[in-house]
Amino acid sequence: MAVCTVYTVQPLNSSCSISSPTKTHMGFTPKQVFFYTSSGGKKTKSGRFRGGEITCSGDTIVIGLAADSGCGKSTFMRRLTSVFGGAASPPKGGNPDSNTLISDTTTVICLDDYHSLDRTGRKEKGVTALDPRANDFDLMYEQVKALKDGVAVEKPIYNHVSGLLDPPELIKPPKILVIEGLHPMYDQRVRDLLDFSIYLDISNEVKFAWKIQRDMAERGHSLESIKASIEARKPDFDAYIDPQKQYADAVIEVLPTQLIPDDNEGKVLRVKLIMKEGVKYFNPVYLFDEGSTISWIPCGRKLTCSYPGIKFAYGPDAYFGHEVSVLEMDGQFDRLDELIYVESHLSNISTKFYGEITQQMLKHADFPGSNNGTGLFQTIVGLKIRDLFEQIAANKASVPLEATKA
Ligand SMILES: Nc1ncnc2c1ncn2[C@@H]1O[C@H](COP(=O)(O)OP(=O)(O)OP(=O)(O)O)[C@@H](O)[C@H]1O
Ligand SMILES: O=C(CO)[C@H](O)[C@H](O)COP(=O)(O)O
Repeated sequence: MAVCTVYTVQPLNSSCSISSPTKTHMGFTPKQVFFYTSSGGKKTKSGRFRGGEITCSGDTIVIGLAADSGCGKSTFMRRLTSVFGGAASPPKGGNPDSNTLISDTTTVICLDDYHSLDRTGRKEKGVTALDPRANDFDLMYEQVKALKDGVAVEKPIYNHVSGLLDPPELIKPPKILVIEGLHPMYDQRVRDLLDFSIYLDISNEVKFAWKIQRDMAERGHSLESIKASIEARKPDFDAYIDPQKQYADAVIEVLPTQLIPDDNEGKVLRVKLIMKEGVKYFNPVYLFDEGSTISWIPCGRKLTCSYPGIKFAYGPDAYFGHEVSVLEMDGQFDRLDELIYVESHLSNISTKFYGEITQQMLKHADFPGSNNGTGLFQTIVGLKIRDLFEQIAANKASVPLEATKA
């Protein structure tokens, strides 16, 4: 049997349970002591505690956000962290090229940091960053699990400027850990750690329009090089990234509008929020009447709409064999303050006060997608994640109380 040693004392963000009544250790209550057994140089988090088995689990909830590069993950993250308040910034005094964003409640880590091959390595082996062979899923699993269990980790950094793997940075367990990137749901072990998962599903036409807007207008790339880069990624995207959407609890699907016949500009968007039924702590949003099939054109006296207008739809559906509810918005808002009219017809939105969605959207009116369903649904998913976090926290807090009562 392995010898147990007290490795660290961590009074915060951990809850430990002991299989049989036992004494406290050095004045610390069981909740304050982490035990580790040493096996093969790895530390595991269960051991003997003065005659009783002790197991610990952290209070960190883990959210997975999957999407291809340039599909709006950063924008979504900014909306999400804003729902919790406080600004998000990279670890203080750390690597200026860190991909991590830390705020009071959330830590967002980018899964590009688990690239096992750097830019040169990928080139030599002829693999893309989307290929699982270019990523270290064992380390990803170990570190996400450790953070979920309340243990800090030294996470590698993939430097997007140099294309190299930089020395690691310390990540402490936050209240909410978001793992965003290409593969949060690819490896089943990592997937099983997720309390909630989201997939941003951007159709090829829209992805192309956004890429042109960013890489051509803002980064000076040529149209040909953008087309070539999308084409080069496509086989691996189809093989390894896209299939993850079947596991997501919520999918935001972005398509060209149906309001303009044969539109190929990609400016007006049709956006669907696909919400899985039966997910613990998550009640899908609905329009007017839960479970009914609704089509709604809100334009008129209370909502100003210029061409081509706005159309909402809601109803039950099936998605990869799962029962889902789908909320859809096609078109764009002329006046964001009038969004309150739409908000007041939505239910299960997990707001804390009347108009919170409209307030969030107005606060970030300059973010991409603020005038359409992408911004609206990202904001709603942010509020649902806050609600999920609060429910899980309340549930955990009530367990010792129940035990005391018994
Ligand atoms: N909802 C949106 N509406 C219109 N354009 C958008 C939207 N979301 C993102 N974009 C466009 O896509 C670009 C990339 O967005 P963002 O940085 O959020 O994506 P990302 O997935 O984090 O990208 P990367 O992984 O490459 O850093 C933006 O600069 C913008 O041009
Ligand atoms: O798909 C990506 C995720 O964002 C990047 O292409 C991947 O991380 C490689 O990065 P870079 O192009 O900076 O070497």
